[in-house]
Amino acid sequence: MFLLKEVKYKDILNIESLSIKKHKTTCIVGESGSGKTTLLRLLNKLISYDRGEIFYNNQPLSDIDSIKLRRDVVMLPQAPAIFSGSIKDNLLIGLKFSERPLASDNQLYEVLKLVKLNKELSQDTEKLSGGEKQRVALARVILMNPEVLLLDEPSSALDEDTEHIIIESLVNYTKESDKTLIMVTHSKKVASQFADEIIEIKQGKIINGKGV
Ligand SMILES: Nc1ncnc2c1ncn2[C@@H]1O[C@H](COP(=O)(O)OP(=O)(O)OP(=O)(O)O)[C@@H](O)[C@H]1O
Repeated sequence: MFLLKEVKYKDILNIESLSIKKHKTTCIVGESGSGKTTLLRLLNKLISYDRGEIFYNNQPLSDIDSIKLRRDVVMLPQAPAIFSGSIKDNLLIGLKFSERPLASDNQLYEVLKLVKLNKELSQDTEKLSGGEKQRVALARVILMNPEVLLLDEPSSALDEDTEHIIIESLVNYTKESDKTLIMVTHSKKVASQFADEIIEIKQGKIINGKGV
């Protein structure tokens, strides 16, 4: 799915070779500041590498239009924006921005079920907890139905039990729908339990990974 060859980004990332497989769950782990978010941003073409090449389905990213790529590859940032308004407004905003067809209320409730958020669509987001907001943002990305989900610490605001339930649900969903999940996580436990592949980054270099 993704293949990286001698990719260098500033002094932050230096990757000789890395492959990330289609239809698998890949977890990226490593200490704070090691370059995990930077790697996700490169894969989504939010930033451009200085040297080397990244291939997406055998095509160099430099040849793929960013907007087109981001229809297939959607990133959930570490601190996603939640807007004032209802849960429904917040779920639909991703679809509106990317000019995708809007979803029915039933579809919206389905995706809330997937992230285990038992709330009314009409509820104001200002009254949600940090972990609940994080799940609204996750639901928003899932609703966009991309081929590849790039998730940056999607469960950082959750307690361990809730984290486990939601990641399990997410991994099952991506497997059932033949999607590719690439997820940065602080939790080695989550990585060892759910990942098909683990990539470990240290000071911008891949030091260990079944994905290498
Ligand atoms: N645009 C930028 N310009 C310069 N330095 C940057 C830029 N973005 C990130 N950095 C630096 O690059 C390094 C890697 O950052 P990155 O956000 O990828 O780390 P991370 O592994 O995701 O960290 P964390 O787990 O804390 O989120 C850090 O030292 C950071 O300060």
